[in-house]
Amino acid sequence: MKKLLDELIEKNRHLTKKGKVADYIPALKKANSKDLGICIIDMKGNIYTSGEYKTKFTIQSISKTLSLMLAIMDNGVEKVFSKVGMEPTGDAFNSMYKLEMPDVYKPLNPMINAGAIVVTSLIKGESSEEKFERILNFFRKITCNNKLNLNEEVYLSEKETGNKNVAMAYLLKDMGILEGDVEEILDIYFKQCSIEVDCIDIANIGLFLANRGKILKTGEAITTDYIARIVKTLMVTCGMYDFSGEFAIRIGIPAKSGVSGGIMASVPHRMGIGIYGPSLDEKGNSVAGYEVLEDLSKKLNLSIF
Ligand SMILES: NC(=O)CC[C@H](N)C(=O)O
Repeated sequence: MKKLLDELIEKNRHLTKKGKVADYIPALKKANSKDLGICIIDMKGNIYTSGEYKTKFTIQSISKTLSLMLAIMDNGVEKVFSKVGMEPTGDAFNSMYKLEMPDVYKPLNPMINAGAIVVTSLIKGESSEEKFERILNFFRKITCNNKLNLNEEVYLSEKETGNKNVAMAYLLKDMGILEGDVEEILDIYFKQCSIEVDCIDIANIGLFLANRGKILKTGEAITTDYIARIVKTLMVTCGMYDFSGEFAIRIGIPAKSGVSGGIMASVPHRMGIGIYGPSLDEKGNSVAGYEVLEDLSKKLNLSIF
């Protein structure tokens, strides 16, 4: 396996030149566009790595999978999905377009920013500090990494420049979907996106989902099989933004990407995969990371379809 990963990283590294590092959050510009790394953890707990798998990056949209689990555990499936839908949008992750359409009275799914902001607003806690603490502890548990922490620079950078998310959140408040203090909710959302991880951490998230909501090492059930299934299903239909349909055909693995270049993938009953490559295509997915995953899926026959 190690040899295969080394080969795939070398084969696809030149593709990093094709894309561009995200710059709408200024602190993300600092990433090295040539980086490409991978980690796979199988159901026996074997860890295989290659390339820049140790490089730290912020979790960004991959966090939407974990916050959704926590919000459902706090409120139940019914309450959460009364405020956010289950349907793909076919629009960009930060689009507000459909929120203004007739008959649309809630964000279409939890993997777009509008939906994720609503999900974060549902996470329980006495204060905003406690809410974020709960999120951070939940992420630490699932990644099996107690050292996970906030990247303060990225958080402040997004807080300063995240005007579109601010606009979206106020619109959601006006629609009666978002309850509570908008600025406080956004602050928690920006922090949640700025938790720093590496490929091993996100492979552990994929493994946790592949293992149906249980920590592989300890057997501890953190969430239910049903909730893990909801998340994996939304990853298939909406996880790669408006590229999810083609992704499902070409790769066929539940996956979630983030603008800092991470892709977290979960092959049910088989493995968790974490990929990092900050050079992005026009949809906001890791350009070389995507190709690595496609090659891997073909070589190991990973498509679930
Ligand atoms: N696609 C992403 O990773 C987006 C997350 C980012 N924090 C944002 O809200 O814009």
